[in-house]
Amino acid sequence: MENTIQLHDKKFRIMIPAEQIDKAVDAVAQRINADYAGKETPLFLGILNGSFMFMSDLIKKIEFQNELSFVKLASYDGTCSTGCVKSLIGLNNPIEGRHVIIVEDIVDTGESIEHMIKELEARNPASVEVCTLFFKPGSYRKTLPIKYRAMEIGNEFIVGYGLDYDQLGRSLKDIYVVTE
Ligand SMILES: O=P(O)(O)OC[C@H]1O[C@H](OP(=O)(O)OP(=O)(O)O)[C@H](O)[C@@H]1O
Ligand SMILES: Nc1nc2[nH]cnc2c(=O)[nH]1
Repeated sequence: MENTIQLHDKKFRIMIPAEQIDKAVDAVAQRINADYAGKETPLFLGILNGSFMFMSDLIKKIEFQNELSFVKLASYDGTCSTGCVKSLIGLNNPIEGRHVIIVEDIVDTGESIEHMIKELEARNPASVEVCTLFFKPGSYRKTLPIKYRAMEIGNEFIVGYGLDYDQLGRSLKDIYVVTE
């Protein structure tokens, strides 16, 4: 593994190696296994693009019968002077009465996840919880509880394991932090 990398104009150094990520994914998967055992076919709903790698590793550790799907929050065209409104696309499964576990790579300010939860709750699921690989307590501006947090980090900008810097870095198996 490279200790420092360059993506576009920025340098990044390694922060969390793959082995440590795997341990954190394992621990959160075991909590979900304990909490959802015996519940009627929960639906894991990944938010694209960033969650693809976390979802892939998480779902292999899930021991109950489940369904899996991905959705995207797409920004409307135009400027976002008062904050961007995003629309949920790709949700084809009816979720009424279902137990839904949203799978995110990172919850930062909470804008995206709050929007996602509101969109889903309007469709009357049995329950909605969030499972995020990374949570930034210092940046989070919302009050909605984020139940499953694999790892908590500071306010630094990270890439790797699905997370990008201007679309680069998603395929890295370790997490890197920006240095300049
Ligand atoms: O808590 P927030 O401040 O809303 O930030 C978190 C969101 O930002 C990233 O998505 P992004 O819009 O960059 O899309 P991507 O997953 O395609 O990279 C990430 O995947 C979360 O969805
Ligand atoms: N790649 C990346 N995307 C984010 N979206 C919100 N926070 C982050 C972050 O730290 N890194």
